[in-house]
Amino acid sequence: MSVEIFYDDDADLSVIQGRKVAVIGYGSQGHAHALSLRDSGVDVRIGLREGSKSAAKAEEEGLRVLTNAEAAAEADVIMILAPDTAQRHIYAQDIAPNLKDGDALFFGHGFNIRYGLIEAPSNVDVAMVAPKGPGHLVRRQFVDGKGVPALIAIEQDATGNAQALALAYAKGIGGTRAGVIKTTFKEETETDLFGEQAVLCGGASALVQAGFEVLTEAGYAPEVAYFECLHELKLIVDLMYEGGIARMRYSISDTAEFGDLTRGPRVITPAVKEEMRKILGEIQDGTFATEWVNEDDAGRGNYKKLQQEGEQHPIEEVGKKLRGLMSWVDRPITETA
Ligand SMILES: NC(=O)C1=CN([C@@H]2O[C@H](COP(=O)(O)OP(=O)(O)OC[C@H]3O[C@@H](n4cnc5c(N)ncnc54)[C@H](OP(=O)(O)O)[C@@H]3O)[C@@H](O)[C@H]2O)C=CC1
Ligand SMILES: CC[C@](O)(C(C)=O)C(=O)O
Ligand SMILES: [Mg+2]
Ligand SMILES: [Mg+2]
Repeated sequence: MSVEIFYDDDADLSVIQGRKVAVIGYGSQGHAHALSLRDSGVDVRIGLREGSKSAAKAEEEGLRVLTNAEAAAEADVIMILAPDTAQRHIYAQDIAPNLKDGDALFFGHGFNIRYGLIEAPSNVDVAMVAPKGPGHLVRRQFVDGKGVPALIAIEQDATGNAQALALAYAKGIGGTRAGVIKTTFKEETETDLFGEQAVLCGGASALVQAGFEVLTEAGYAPEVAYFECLHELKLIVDLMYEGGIARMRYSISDTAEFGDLTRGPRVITPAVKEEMRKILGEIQDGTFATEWVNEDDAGRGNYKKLQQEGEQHPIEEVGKKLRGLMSWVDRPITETA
């Protein structure tokens, strides 16, 4: 099955320049979309809850901040970029009462639509523009004249114009510079959750921590273990990013490559792959979504406990010390939002 990929020439920026866009939320993705759309000549306003601590940051950038309801009422394209667990409440309270015929409801991730937490009326477009990267890099790449690849999906095409609008929006945030793939809300949601849980965030963090623990428990210096298991990972992944696993293997020593080929499969065993399949199953049958929504409703006790344990892992302390000596590495995440 081949996918459709769109680039700059396939998208008409004037389609989104002719609309009034509300970006709800000004966090990782929200600030990136809002600032890049504004720089692309789009009429943008920010929707935030009363007393929001993000309001000052958006206003510092010259953006107009309204309440969620005011922004939704004023705009005809409403992009919801608040946390996934907050979206259904924002939608019910502030957006649904302000939706007009022909409006467009946009998402940066399909969670709420895929799991039926938001059900939009049939007279509005429902679409997704989902960058395949963290918001701060989406903005940084845009400013550097580059882009982060993105997925678009159309759940509901009330106007017949939803795809052109989604592509124009993706162009406005730099997505079509890198390539935009058309998918569905189902595919985006399930693959995104799987990727972040099993490979990109969950898998990689657990792999790094386990490697660090094995080395330090065996008596090696935490500083050496940090460089080996975390710092150098970026350099290795950069080579994969540039030219795939083959390019990385070309660049490393043959000793490393022989160890990679013979030992890698002993770390990622068939049992690990089986666990990955279970994780995918929990995403597909809604078990993960229910667990996450319930965790949020219950005040996030377990989430906060696990978060704290992660922050207290010994690799964080040694990493903080070492990154403090490498001024070019320690970029504060608050640099733009
Ligand atoms: N993080 C990422 O890079 C990626 C995220 N996505 C998706 O993008 C969406 C946004 O995620 P992300 O950028 O991480 O979100 P963040 O957690 O960074 O969003 C925080 C922002 O949302 C605001 N917010 C929180 N609650 C509300 C509310 N009730 N009403 C209005 N604003 C609110 C916060 O304001 P306040 O100051 O008031 O707390 C803050 O401005 C999600 O669907 C996510 O899955 C997709 C791709 C990557
Ligand atoms: C990998 C995590 C992510 O899916 C992302 C940055 O794309 C997210 O939800 O933040
Ligand atoms: Mg993602
Ligand atoms: Mg995600």
